[in-house]
Amino acid sequence: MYISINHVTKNFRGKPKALDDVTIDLPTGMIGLLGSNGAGKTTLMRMLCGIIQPTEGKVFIDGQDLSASASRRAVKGILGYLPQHVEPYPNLTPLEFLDYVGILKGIDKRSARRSQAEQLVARVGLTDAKNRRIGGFSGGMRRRVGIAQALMGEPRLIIVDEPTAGLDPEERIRFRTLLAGLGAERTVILSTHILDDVAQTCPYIFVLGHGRTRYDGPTGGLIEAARGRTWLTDPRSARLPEHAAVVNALTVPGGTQYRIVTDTPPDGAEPVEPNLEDGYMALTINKETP
Ligand SMILES: Nc1ncnc2c1ncn2[C@@H]1O[C@H](COP(=O)(O)OP(=O)(O)OP(=O)(O)O)[C@@H](O)[C@H]1O
Repeated sequence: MYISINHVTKNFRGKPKALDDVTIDLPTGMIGLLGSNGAGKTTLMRMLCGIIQPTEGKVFIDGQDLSASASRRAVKGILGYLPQHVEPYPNLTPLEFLDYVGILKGIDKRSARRSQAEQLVARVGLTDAKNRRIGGFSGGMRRRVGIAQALMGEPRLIIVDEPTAGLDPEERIRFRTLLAGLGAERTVILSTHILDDVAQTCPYIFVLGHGRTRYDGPTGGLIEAARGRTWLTDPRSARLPEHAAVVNALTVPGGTQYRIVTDTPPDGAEPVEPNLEDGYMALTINKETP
């Protein structure tokens, strides 16, 4: 799977550019798509799905230029999309819903739809609930039905928009493990605000900020961007430097200890090993942001 995004810009009337001259080649495997609210992540994912088109620039998937409608149709055949807000029909069971999705995806043979649906409910851990109505499911179970529908038709490209938001920790870990298992054989683009999910599953990251590329490369590279710039402050000192990004704060005996990313640490601060949160925050103190 080869995805190439070339100088893509997207304008929505009366708004700042949702995407502003984005160029990137995405590798096969599990890719984390990060960025603050309104950064352009959903716009980019909808573009990759062929739902919306760039104002300028081009998107290629496996060499197919998505500006041609024939290419968009071809790509739909290899695509599974789990949008941010998807509510599977509450009156259907998972098997009935997957059968319906299979029809929409053009799987004509009933027996083929049935066997794929059975395999997928097992894969997402819903075998015991496969004949129960979705309306009675928990949020996590509904998300699992959502990912199962995205996997109908055995897509090679899977795009998921904030799939773990609102899930309890157990269900979140289960869900991201499921996604990581898929990324071994396919390209999975995971958009999320939960950096830990990305740190645990995505070897490659793409970060958007105000519609522009902020980082594009291995996850380890973003962590390295915070090396030598991540500090724990002395709890006795109240002063924080002006250009510090605060990653977290902990109340400890004697005051508050801040974890900060900065090039100018305050007196008494101790350097610490950076993680992905620190790397992400390091981008915010690089001052090229508009
Ligand atoms: N259909 C649309 N019509 C008008 N403006 C839009 C439309 N879709 C997105 N936008 C605008 O484009 C910008 C980027 O939005 P987008 O939803 O892509 O961001 P995002 O990174 O997915 O944000 P979030 O993390 O909040 O989901 C925002 O300013 C948004 O208001």
